[in-house]
Amino acid sequence: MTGISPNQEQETLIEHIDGIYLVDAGAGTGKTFTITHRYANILEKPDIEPEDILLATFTRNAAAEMADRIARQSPYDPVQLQDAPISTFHGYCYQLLRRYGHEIPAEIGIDDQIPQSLELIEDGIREGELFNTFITRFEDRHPEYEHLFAALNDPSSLRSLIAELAAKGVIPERDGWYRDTGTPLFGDREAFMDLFERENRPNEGANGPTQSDARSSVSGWDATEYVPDAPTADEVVGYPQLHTEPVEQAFDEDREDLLAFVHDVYFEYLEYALARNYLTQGLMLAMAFVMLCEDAAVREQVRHQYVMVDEFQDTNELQFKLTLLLAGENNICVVGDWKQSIYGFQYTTVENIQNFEERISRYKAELNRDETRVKYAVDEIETIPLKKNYRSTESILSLATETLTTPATNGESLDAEEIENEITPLEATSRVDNSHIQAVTHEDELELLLDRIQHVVGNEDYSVEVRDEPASTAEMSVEEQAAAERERLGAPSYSDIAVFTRTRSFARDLLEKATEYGIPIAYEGGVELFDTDQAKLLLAWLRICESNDQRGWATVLEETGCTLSYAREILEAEQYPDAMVTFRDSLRECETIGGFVRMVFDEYGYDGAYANGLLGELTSMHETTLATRSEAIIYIEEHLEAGSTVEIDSSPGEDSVTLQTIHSAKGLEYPIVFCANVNRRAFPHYGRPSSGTIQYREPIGLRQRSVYSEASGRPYVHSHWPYDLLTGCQPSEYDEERRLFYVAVTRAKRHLFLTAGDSPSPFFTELPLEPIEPEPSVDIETEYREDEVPFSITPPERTKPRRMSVHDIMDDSVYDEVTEGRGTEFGDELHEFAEEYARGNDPSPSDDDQEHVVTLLDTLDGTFNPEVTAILPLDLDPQVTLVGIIDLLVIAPDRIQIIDYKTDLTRHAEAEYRKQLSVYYHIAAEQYPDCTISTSIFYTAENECVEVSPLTLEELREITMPVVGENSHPEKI
Ligand SMILES: Nc1ncnc2c1ncn2[C@@H]1O[C@H](COP(=O)(O)OP(=O)(O)OP(=O)(O)O)[C@@H](O)[C@H]1O
Repeated sequence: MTGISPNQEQETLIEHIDGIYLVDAGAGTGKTFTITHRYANILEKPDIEPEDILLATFTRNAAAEMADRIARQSPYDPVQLQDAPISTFHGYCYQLLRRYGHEIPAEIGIDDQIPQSLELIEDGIREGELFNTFITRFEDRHPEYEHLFAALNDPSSLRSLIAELAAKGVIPERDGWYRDTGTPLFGDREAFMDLFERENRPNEGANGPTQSDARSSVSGWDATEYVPDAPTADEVVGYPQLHTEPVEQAFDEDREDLLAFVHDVYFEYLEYALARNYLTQGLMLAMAFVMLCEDAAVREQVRHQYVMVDEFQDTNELQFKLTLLLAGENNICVVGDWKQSIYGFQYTTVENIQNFEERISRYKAELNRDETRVKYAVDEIETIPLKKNYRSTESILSLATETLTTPATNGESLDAEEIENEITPLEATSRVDNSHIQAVTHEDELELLLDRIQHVVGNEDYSVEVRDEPASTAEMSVEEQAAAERERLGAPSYSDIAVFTRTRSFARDLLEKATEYGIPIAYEGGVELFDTDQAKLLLAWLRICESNDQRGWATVLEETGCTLSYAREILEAEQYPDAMVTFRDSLRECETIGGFVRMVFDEYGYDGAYANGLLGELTSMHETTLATRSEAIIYIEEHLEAGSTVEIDSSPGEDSVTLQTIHSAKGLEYPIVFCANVNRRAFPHYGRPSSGTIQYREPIGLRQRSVYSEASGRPYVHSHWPYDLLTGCQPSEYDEERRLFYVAVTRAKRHLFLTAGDSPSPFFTELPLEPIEPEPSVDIETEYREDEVPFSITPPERTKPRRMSVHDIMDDSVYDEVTEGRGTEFGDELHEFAEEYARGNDPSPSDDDQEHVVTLLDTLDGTFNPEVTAILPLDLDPQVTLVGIIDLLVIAPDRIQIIDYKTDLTRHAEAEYRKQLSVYYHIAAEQYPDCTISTSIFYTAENECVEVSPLTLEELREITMPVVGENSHPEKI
């Protein structure tokens, strides 16, 4: 037994085991603690055996941890609980199918059996390979779908679509959809029209109604982008709203072909997988569902007297229905927190917990439509609130609530009151609120983070619990409890700290930086191991040894630090440095891949976690160690392309900071939390729009984003206007990002830092915290060895070019006036918006200037390349390279347009901008000698595009010459 005794609400849940219980409670309220006690309590009842209780959890680790905790609280030991159904849904269904599912495929018209040896494939790469073989064959066998394949940019994206449909409970059978589960694919017209009506309501402006959100999303409607029968801008866009008729027409478009296609792909893939004795996670649940629906005897046999589901906010629709089928009586308890639902990308649905009452009745009715499968009543649901938080201080808890009402973009408006009404306020049990909650920013955020970590470690101001809690504090007065808590506090060490990031790449950068300074950080979770410098170097040497590959040589030359131009010379002459050639020759003699990897890493002095991880991956690639170099190349390339992640052990010792993504921090707690990289685009994460051409979205159902057509006289893949219009009428969804923010903040027990670089996101700026900007100065913790560059190359004597920014040749004072009244932030936001829009994401304009950008971009023809780095070498003494960023480069077959956005309210600075644009002009002229090149300034306030005639190279040289030396830095490659 643990020393903690449950509070009254927890006790109620533990003691009341019969009936349906919903616990939707905040972070740190002891949900997991309570559910394990409840399980142990049920086990104590006479005649109850472990197999009578199903406890479903979200991950295998969580299941193991639960079994362990239960064992500590019950008369059963871990071995006895080994076979108890404490499991993930997938693991559980896998066992069920292998045991009882042999005949099930016939139920959906597949002439095959599920064998004992059925394999559950969880490795994305392997499944991807199998799926690609399948889809290539499918394409050959189904010429009738040629037009749909022609519009698909990536047929392998259909794999994710199938996973998504399975999670929704959509299951195909030979002729149609099993038990009408395909209905959601048609979309829900009524729900969509309700949504549209809301989004199309004019907004309230100071001088009367302004355009609706739906209108602002599609205000740049341009019928020429679509097939010729698309409605025109006049037909779609009215003022202040969109016209309803084309929206209805879009919803009602004929999708018979698309639905048939998706059905056939899905069904035949199931057939294909079953014929090869494997299923994926999603297909596994789908087949188990069919089995439990069809086979009453199995259903009766496997049903459990008690069913409990932890982390219910991260279940999908199919799992909810499985829960009902697996419960023999209405003894169901689901536990979760809607505010921590963060796995939407794995097709989970927060509505399972938010609309629990409605869903349980609806699902029961669906399941019982033709036969009574769910025999028990579901209309009495007991909700138990858990209000006491055992983790965090009052200050942390109140900030946590704010995260859920923080706008994710500058234009986003939220109904804070409505959201707050959904949140049960939590009461901190901590009696000493010594929390430091700080928002800190610096342009070098990695240094800042390490500096702050060093600042905190050993610092009494950031005290955390360092001594154990006394056996019981229940009998003490509040003052005594506070005094006892204070007694337990002391200066923190590294292991009290966790750093969370939204993306893995930032975590990886931080890990590398920390290693440089000798600061102990342990990364927990998967890393994109094949995208590390170590993997790239290894790949380069493999390629060199295999085929003297130039890409390989370029990488290893770059690694030496030699200049780009000198590396180019070496590559052109193929005169590689002798030391490298000798090394290549000895590598070629290596007989095993393991030996090869070791030799490369030894040469470069790589012996950290990534090097070991790669060595492990490559040596276990095949059962034997006889994999060839070319197999290793393919292996790395495939994993690099798939962005595969590998768990690595990077622990530098017990006292180290934990570094992990927010997703993997779920369920954990730390005294001090750094929520890092709270920057624009990173958090909230803009993400790329899903790459699939065929998309499923609620409530519009299955849709095509692009279509193949020859209607305009030539074969062409057009954007599909109904998709653009329908999605434009739906609000952007940032709720899950806010919930992630909530998860990150609520992991903190005492102190919390938000950190950002030079472009903090609204999650950083909109919270009621006063950001501070400490100047980082990180100390080197232990002696660390600066990796020696193994191959040093001395380039021939020459003067290095001076690298200057285009802004160095402009008169700085123009910017002072530019920003007057509108602020640099305004300009930054506009540029960011324009970049997003040009990338084809669909940001909503939040002011007139952004609207103007939309109008401009919608009228331009060609491929958009936003934010292009441009480098112009100028023949001067010393030689100079001018570097700048082109806001937008539009490439059409015979024409290049260079556009620079300016938010100025006047045109006073045009002469200075002309210098900047002239640099871009000459770069483009060299790159695209056969094209007409135009350079324009787009004044966003005026909505005016002004063409600027470029200066000659000679004029640029004259302007640059006097400033060389003042502002220059040697070129860094
Ligand atoms: N009654 C109690 N008395 C003292 N401590 C408790 C009590 N209940 C739970 N705790 C402690 O509170 C912390 C949070 O518990 P637990 O992880 O079960 O919460 P949770 O609700 O599952 O959290 P989250 O949803 O944030 O992951 C743990 O350290 C746990 O031991």
